[in-house]
Amino acid sequence: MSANSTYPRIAVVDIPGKGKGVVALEPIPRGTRIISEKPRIRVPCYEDPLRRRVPDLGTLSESDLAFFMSFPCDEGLDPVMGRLRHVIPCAGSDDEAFGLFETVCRFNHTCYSPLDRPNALYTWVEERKEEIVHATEDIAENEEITVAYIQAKTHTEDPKALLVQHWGFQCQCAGCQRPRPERRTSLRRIKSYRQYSDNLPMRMLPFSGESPLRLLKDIEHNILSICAEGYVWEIGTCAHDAFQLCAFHGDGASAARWEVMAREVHRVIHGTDGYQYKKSADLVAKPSTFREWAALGTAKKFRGPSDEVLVCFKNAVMSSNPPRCNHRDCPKKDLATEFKRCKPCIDKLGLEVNYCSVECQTADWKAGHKSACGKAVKSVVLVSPLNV
Ligand SMILES: C[S@@+](CC[C@H](N)C(=O)[O-])C[C@H]1O[C@@H](n2cnc3c(N)ncnc32)[C@H](O)[C@@H]1O
Repeated sequence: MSANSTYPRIAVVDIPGKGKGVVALEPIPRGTRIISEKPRIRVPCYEDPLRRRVPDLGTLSESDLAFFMSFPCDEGLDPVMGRLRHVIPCAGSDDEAFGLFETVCRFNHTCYSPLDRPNALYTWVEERKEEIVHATEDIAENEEITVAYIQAKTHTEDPKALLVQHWGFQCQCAGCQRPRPERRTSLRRIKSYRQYSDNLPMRMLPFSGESPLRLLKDIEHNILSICAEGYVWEIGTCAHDAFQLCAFHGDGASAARWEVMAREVHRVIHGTDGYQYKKSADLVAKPSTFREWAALGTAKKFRGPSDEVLVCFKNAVMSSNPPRCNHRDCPKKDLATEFKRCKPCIDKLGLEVNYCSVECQTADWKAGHKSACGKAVKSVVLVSPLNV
């Protein structure tokens, strides 16, 4: 099933232990738009989400009512409020509104963690009044497509309890099954990211007394942490923070290198037709068009992302998972299951460059890997879309 034939084929099916869920009926590469959908029922609400207005069920058509009632409702819950837990925010221009979507509301949840993460991400597109869902991983045929109900910004001390409280289920994802000390490490990283993003606007101000180089170091540290936790959207926001810092000081070369990362995140999660990607691409091409360009003078020279950040970024946002053969014309394409890694790339760069056969490795070597193999990430960047 697909709302539009240009999108990959997906289906809403029964998923054991989760009610319904969405699966891919064909392989879906990372970055692909999976669906773009308008809400079938809109539920306006006021500032306080707990004071949600309940849709007037009397005004719903018979088929919309049947659609509403098809969502699961835990025993003991009010039949309307119990189903309203499945709505998704659609920040409209009028009252902030929630929507019940035919397909988008059927995506189940996976937590972000170093062990597992959702393979898709949804975003509300105000101009089209639609929710879009993009693959943030390569998704295999028949694989379930999941999103995260909790983002780094909405993360709590006890995300498992939040899922029980708000969505009524015990999360069984690999991240939630980890021993407590590992979960605490994740919590520490996420808290530190939240603290960083809350304080950044103040720290950027000229009279904050902050050293901009120290700030840049903190941004790098945060990118590494959130990459380790599997987040995608947040990497783009941090990279754009670094862009702003460099641009405030009129360092266009460093600014552009950071913004390339933000642009690539937008490419994956919003697509190249989204305003986010276009805006980012314009800033990469001409950082001086930033509205506060050189507002803090032009004395400072910064630096672009370190090799460590680029490797983590590439693994988190651009490399394929599950692994694929690195040879572009691999005859097995998505079918290969066993791989050997290129040793210099993994040893020197921590980069997984996989080959399904000696033949593919040799062909890829001749096709250009020779010049990038095990070298500083810059050479990898040169052959990837990260190139400015
Ligand atoms: C937005 S709906 C997703 C579609 C839903 N499974 C259905 O049957 O319509 C959210 C509900 O799905 C179920 N769910 C989502 N993710 C789950 C998970 N990882 N494990 C178990 N149940 C899950 C919970 O009942 C949750 O309240």
